[in-house]
Parts: sequence; C-alpha cells; structure tokens
Amino acid sequence: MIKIEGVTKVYRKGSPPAVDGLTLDMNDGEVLGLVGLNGAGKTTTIRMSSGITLPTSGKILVDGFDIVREKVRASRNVGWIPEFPNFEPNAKPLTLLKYFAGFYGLGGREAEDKALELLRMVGLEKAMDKKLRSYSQGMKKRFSIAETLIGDPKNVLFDETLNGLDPQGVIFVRKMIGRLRSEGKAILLSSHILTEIEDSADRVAIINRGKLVKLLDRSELKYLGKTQVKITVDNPDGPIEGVLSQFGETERRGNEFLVRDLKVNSDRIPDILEALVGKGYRVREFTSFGESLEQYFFDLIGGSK
Ligand SMILES: Nc1ncnc2c1ncn2[C@@H]1O[C@H](COP(=O)(O)OP(=O)(O)OP(=O)(O)O)[C@@H](O)[C@H]1O
Repeated sequence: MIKIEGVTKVYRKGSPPAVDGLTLDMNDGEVLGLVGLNGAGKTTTIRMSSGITLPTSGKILVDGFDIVREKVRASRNVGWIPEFPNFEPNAKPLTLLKYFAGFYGLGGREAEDKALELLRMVGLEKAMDKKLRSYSQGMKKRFSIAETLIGDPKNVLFDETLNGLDPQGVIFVRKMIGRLRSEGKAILLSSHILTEIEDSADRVAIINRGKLVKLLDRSELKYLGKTQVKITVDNPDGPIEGVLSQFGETERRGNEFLVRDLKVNSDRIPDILEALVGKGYRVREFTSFGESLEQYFFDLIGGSK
C-alpha cells in the first residue's frame, strides 16, 4: 500500500509544480490507474513513490514506511517499470537478472532458478542468450518487469507500460497486472489515454498540472462513456421497474428512473418510451445521454480533443 499525502514537487525554484498537493492511495490487491496528459505529473509521482526523486513537501508512506526518512525499507517494497527501460546494452538478460537477485540475498543456484523462472514468466526464454542491445522496446519492457519482480515487491508501478506495445504485448501486460493484483499487490498503471486502462483499473485518478482532478471508482467507470436513459413519470406505480429492466439495469430515485448498461442498441431507445406509454405511464421526461470516455476526460481537464 502506498499513501501519498499532500505531496508537491517543484523541480526548479520559480517554475510551476510538477506535482501539486497530491493526495492518493494505492491499496493492496487493487489496480489504480493514473491518467493525465503528457507533463501532467505521472512520472514524477511514480519516481517520488519509488524514492528516486525527493518530494519538495508532503509525505509518501510505503506500507507504513516513509519514503524519505526510511528510504531503504520503503523503497525495497516498490518495483518500478519505467516508460523507457534502459539497460547495459552488452549485458545478457540471465546474467543481469542473477546480478540483481544478489541485491535480494539470492545467490548461486537459487538466483539462477529465480531468474529463469521470471524470464519464462515474461516470455523471454527464447531470447535469453541475446544481448539486451538487440531487444525491442517491448522486449525491454518485459525484461524490466522481470527485473522488478525479482525482489518480489508488494507495490508495483507501471509507467506508460502499455504505450508502444504490440497487441500481444498489451495482452501480456494486462494479464501480468491481473496476476499481480490477485497476489494482493498494490499496482499503479499510468497512461495518457483513459480508454487504454479502463479495463484493467479498479479506480482511476485523473491528474492535470500535478493536481488530482477526479477519482473514479469501478462502478463509475463501468457506466462512463455509455448511453444512459433518464426517465421521469408522473405515476411510478405498478410494474414499471419490470418494464424498464427489459431494456437495461434500472435505478430508481422517486419518480425518476435511470436505465444503464442497455440491452438494446441506441436506435431502439424509443422502444422504451413506447413500452411505458403502452402500459399507461405518463412520461414527463425522457432523455438519453452519454459521452465518450475521451470526451469526458477532456471535459474534466478543460481541454479539447
Ligand atoms: N527532471 C526534471 N527537471 C525539470 N522539470 C521536470 C523534470 N522532470 C519532469 N519535469 C517537468 O515536470 C512536469 C511533469 O512531468 P512528468 O514527466 O512527471 O509528467 P508525465 O505526466 O509523466 O508526462 P509524460 O507522459 O510526458 O512523461 C513537466 O512539466 C516536466 O517538464
């Protein structure tokens, strides 16, 4: 679990903060999506949470340990997959992984077995004898995941990891994230594209100019960007909910109804009105709405597509 409490980062005196009073929790067994445009402060947040960059003010606790004052104990439990992983170009993956295993007290056969297991897990077993300089960006990302997992950190931060991957790579990273979540790890996945992470994330934090603009939970994400129908009737008695539930998930607030997760295509929305009128309901208001996730994102941060 990582707790970011009122954290600000100013790189240069007089320049605007890269991260500005950010408060955010990454819970165990949860994937938190961190979404913002380029320069919004995602990488800075990740680097501060890993102990690589110092916050100017505020506090970051990793499983209860302060990332500044108890850096060794805190950062040991954070794994970070950078957006552009870079390694000693002439190194071979197995040798390098065994070397990293040494930092975690593994040596000899144990280190080799662990390194081989991880290389297999990230699908690099066939490229194990190649030098890292010959690796593609996607292969480097896979290797970076293996490197991160060698210390078995409880918190794993993926910085734009899906960006630039081929479809197979995207599926691989999504599965890996699901696996780590099921092991109870706290996971952060950053992206500049909301739609890219909506399927993987349990919650999504949208940041802009270093500030938290919106925190969305799973149920809000489920309905965002999908058509919903709002209906107000004068006589909400009898089987109205039964009528509406044929068309989608129905929520009632007094004489107002919201139909979401529609079972019919949007061109059949008038059928809902017809069914209600056919059953004798007096419909005062009938509106369908819904916007794309991207539009929602841009509306929130005050930009344009
Ligand atoms: N080392 C640095 N020195 C000075 N300014 C920096 C440094 N790193 C980042 N910044 C600035 O801080 C702001 C936030 O950058 P950051 O890289 O955290 O954003 P981001 O959301 O990760 O963007 P991207 O998706 O482009 O990586 C930007 O204005 C950037 O120019």
